[in-house]
Amino acid sequence: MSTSGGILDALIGFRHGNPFILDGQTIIRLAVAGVVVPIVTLFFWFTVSWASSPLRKYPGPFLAGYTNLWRLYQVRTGKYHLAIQKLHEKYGPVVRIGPNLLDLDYPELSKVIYGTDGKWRKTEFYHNNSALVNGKITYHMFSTTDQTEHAQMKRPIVKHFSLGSVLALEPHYDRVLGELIQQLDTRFLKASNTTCDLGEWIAFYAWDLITSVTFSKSFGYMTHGHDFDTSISTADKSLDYFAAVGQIPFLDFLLDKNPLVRIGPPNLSNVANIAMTSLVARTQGLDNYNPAVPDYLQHFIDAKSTHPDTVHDGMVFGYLLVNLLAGADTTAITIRAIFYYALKNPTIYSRLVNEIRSVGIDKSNAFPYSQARHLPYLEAVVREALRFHPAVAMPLERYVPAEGFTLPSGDFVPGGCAVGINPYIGNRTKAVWGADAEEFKPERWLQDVSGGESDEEYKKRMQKWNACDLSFGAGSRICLGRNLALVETYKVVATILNRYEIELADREKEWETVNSWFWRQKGVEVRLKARE
Ligand code: HEM
Repeated sequence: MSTSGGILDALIGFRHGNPFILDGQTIIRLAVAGVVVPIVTLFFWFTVSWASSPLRKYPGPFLAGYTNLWRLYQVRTGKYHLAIQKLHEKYGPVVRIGPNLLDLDYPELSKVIYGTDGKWRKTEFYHNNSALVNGKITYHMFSTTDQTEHAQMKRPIVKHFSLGSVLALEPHYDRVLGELIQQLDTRFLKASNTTCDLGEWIAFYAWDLITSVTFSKSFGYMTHGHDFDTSISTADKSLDYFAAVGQIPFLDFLLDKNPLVRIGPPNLSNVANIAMTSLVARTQGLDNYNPAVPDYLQHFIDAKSTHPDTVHDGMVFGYLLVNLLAGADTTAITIRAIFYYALKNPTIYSRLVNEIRSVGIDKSNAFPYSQARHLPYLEAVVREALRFHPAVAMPLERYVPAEGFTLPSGDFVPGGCAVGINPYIGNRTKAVWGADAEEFKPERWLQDVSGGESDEEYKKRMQKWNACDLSFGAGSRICLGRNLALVETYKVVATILNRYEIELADREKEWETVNSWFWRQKGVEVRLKARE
């Protein structure tokens, strides 16, 4: 009897006179048909795609050439960047990490791959960062891969992220910094023996700050002293989903966008609700908005009038969500890295503190950005933290344009293949950053006067490094919020170090990190003392 005959028999069960009872042999046949056949077909399909792929000649783990499951697994370990770094040490600057994806350790190619012409399109990796609205998948500015749609979304609001516009929001920053100081004083100075999880407080500060500049009111994490509405932990889980499912984009249609039953990721409904409630309250004039100090909600609403053809309520909502989800954790990661590495290294810590204290700002006040911005060592520490611990530590995937591309090695990559530079990998390339690239060393960002570096040489080195540093991405899809983040970072580091003496509760203890697109950290436990 043929297999198909067996299946038919099994389905209608006539051999037993009972349509619902299957014998052992039939079950085996069903298993063969239902499990083995698809596996063999998939294996055959993978082998044909592997053998015919134009990327076949590039080195990498054998399994990665077959299936994206390899990189999905690496992402789930939380140590993805380390696995890829090892592969580059073994194979050189080009490693095949997926059937159609090359990871490149050529930071000098940033200007080409991440150009301003938008010819290198984002891949579908980004697509699951989207929502179903009235049954239609809608993307926002970060996740759209369509460059025309992206330009339409960006044009109406980009000017509000310039440094000048961000500085108009400084009163919001100062208010949130005032609350941070007050909470740290009350909770950790007065109760003198209590250690402070500074890493956690930086997250509370960053979330309260982004909600303040967006809605003119904090969510209230600092007031509560914990993640009271679980938005922070839910955002982490939703990034775990984004990073993993992005490796095999069609999984999103089985999970989050499943038309029958939605399986994941964790719902961001509390963040979405707050965005929606605030939007409605503002349009009805029910919140306490003070037009003298603008905020992003108002800028986004105004964009509907200035760009009525492109900006609608759904887009305003998308702008708000991106502000919250891209703006808080990234900045917290950077600030945490600054404190951790400075506190681990007494020489860096005292040089930084001395520079900040020398300005003579009253320690009860928030540090003005205009003063903090002109402290060269603070700038060096900020830049080194961004280089050494980039908030995004996975490849920024792009499609090679139709005409293809020749790598510095002379190898050709045809159009339609995907490539990416991972900021973690590119920011530690010894050929660019020097033999000590694996050290946290802020001095590298200063002019090496004692080593005889001339003004001209220093300028050239900085130009090269600026072009290679991918911490904020580059080109047409460069981070929109970088000015917002830098003002926040300079101000909080200067304010805190101006006011407190800080030491790690346990100098030997290492923090824990997890890489899930955002490379987040846990555990910067400190003791705080008021400065005399
Ligand atoms: C230190 C803090 C931050 C870091 C390190 C950072 C890093 C990045 C990186 C690497 C990208 C490029 C992603 C890619 O090309 O795949 C990006 C994009 C983006 N970031 Fe940030 N970010 C930070 C803060 C912020 C803030 C505060 C906001 C907004 C409030 C923001 C909003 C965005 C948006 C909207 C994009 C997408 C831009 C586009 O595609 O046009 N980021 N960010």
